[in-house]
Amino acid sequence: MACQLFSIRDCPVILRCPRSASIIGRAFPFKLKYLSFPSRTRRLLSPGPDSSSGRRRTFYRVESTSALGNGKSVLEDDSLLGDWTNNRKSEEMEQDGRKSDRPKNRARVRNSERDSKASVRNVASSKRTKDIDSNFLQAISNRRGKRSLDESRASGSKVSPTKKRVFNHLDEENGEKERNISSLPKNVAPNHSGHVKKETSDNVAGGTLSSELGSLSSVVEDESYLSETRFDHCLLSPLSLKGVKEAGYVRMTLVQEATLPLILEGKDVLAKAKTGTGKTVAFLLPAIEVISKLPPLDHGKRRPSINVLVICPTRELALQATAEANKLLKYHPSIGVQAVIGGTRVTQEQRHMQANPCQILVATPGRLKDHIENTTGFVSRLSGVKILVLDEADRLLDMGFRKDIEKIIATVPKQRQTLLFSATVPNEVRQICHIAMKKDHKFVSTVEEGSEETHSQVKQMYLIAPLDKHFSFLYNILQEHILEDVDYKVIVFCTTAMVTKLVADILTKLRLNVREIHSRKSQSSRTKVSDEFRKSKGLILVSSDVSARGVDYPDVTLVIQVGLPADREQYIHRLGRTGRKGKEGKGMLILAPWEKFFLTTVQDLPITEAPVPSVDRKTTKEVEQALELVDMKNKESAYQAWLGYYNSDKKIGRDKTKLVELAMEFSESMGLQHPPAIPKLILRKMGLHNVPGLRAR
Ligand SMILES: Nc1ncnc2c1ncn2[C@@H]1O[C@H](COP(=O)(O)OP(=O)(O)OP(=O)(O)O)[C@@H](O)[C@H]1O
Repeated sequence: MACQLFSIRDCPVILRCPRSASIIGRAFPFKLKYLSFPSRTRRLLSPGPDSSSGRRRTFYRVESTSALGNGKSVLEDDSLLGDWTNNRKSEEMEQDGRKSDRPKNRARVRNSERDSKASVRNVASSKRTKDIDSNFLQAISNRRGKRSLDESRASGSKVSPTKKRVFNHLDEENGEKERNISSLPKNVAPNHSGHVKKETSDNVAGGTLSSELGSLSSVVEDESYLSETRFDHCLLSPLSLKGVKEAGYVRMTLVQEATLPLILEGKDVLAKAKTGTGKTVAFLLPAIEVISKLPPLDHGKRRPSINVLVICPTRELALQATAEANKLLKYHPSIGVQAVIGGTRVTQEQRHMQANPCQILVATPGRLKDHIENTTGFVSRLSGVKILVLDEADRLLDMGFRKDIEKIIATVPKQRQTLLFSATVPNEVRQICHIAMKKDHKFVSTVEEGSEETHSQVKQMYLIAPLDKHFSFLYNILQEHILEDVDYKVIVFCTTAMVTKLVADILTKLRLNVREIHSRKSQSSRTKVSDEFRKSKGLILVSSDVSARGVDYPDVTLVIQVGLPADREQYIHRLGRTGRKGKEGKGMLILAPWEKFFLTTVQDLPITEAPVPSVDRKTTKEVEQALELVDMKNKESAYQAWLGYYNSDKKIGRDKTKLVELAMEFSESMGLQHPPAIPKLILRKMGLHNVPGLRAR
């Protein structure tokens, strides 16, 4: 498969990657009672190696990705790039009569060898600066707040960027995976190499996790997710430009810069870019451009065509993409966007689609299928689709959604453009993306080869503790974090909807400011909570995986994941709710000792072990009392859901006897002496009837 790296100078439309910029990180802790983590990082961009030109150099990867591996790289041809920019430029001049110089395009092809050398250099330099970091942090460990940051900057201390590293019954449209199950690992301790440190008696001595993670500053932002290309240099239609400006976007993000020319050229694109780096605008903006150039064929037609179909795996994400489209469409009065999602009234959606312009339809797969099967004239409207977008493509193409997606793909025209976007593109997705895309599609990645898929400004830690300690440790971490950051905004991810409910209940009883969101909530409650959390500070959102992907809550300070994430990708997406748009963030993964095997899947990520927190007697007592106050029904439901979730895990669900023992631990962690009884039918469905230790009813 052809793979090229490009360095493109003096080109107003092509993406830049951060490697070329020399980046100076500044770490800053608000509170470092216990530790030595760089808690705050500032990365300053400066001209890269070709600074003589005063421009940063751009590197990115475009692979010609024939599914059969025999395609050709698109941008190998400078002239193609030049043609695109020149065409766009003349179009713009025609549209608004502005004078414009013909852009100079000089593209230089770099090979992947150079890229990987650069990655190695990054890692090496990150290692060198580690010591400097801890000295620096030690020196300012007693200072807090912005004052400390200012002082540290004033002192001229140079610190590196935070160390660089990184059943299937699907409850559809809620992003939660209820999983089938399997083997309890004989030896749960992974062979930690790379960044995942082994647990030792030395490094797990008591400490305060929040301090370990450090504090954040809302003023610290890393701009390396942005390119140097301004939207107003990009020859977009004047109406789109007005919308972009009003949305507050000035420069394109890397993924926007990389994909815009390809999409406008009509290519199918599979794009991978880190979380929170503007993928939604990356597909919406060119889609709007395409629609705005379509002839107004549909005027007066009873059922006008849908031209762009965007599919999202969760309702929240679909609503968010719709809101983003509305922002961009502000000055395109004749183009309309609508969402069709589960949990709302189908008839209302039908009326809405009939009465209002709907060239862009954003949908969750189940509801879309419903409209395909039951809404009169809907299929004929879909025959106008020019662009199909799969947001969170890897999720949509996995087994849970695959059938629905295949049906939808069969309904839209073959002659269309397809765009697949995600922060994670596992190899399997590369293998199967031909289901949706043309063979000669382009693969664009703004994640440097050899670098992590997570953000370096997000501090990642894991904590291994027995289940009966999880609630008190969670409470402890939250208390510490709240004390340190008045603007705290935390998401606590739990394994299932009912476990989410339980954890939210416990934390509420502990008088923390908590909201819960999961599939068992009504859609109106989900939307209300989601909107509130988006706007708020000083709030904890306890969530199932409905919030794991794509949801853009600004300024999340900490993401805590309790229990085994569904997979590596889900870990990355959940973590990606913090550290968005270059902001700093922190992540904590809490696992039981028998869940430790998960760490092998993320050993290439910069995740380090946290010390076991020292929880005092008072905290333990408070948690016990809170547990006593939680409704027994919620505990029963959580127990059953917990059992179902781990039963579906390939490793843990394999040994049913051991699984039931672990479920007993979970039941005890809720303060129960006996595990709750489970309906016989459900036990049978889970393949757990007659397993000793379970109570049937
Ligand atoms: N060019 C831009 N300049 C500044 N902000 C931008 C730009 N483009 C998008 N944004 C903002 O960046 C934030 C993140 O965008 P978005 O949610 O699309 O990220 P994403 O890459 O899709 O993340 P995820 O992988 O989690 O889905 C949003 O608040 C969006 O409004």
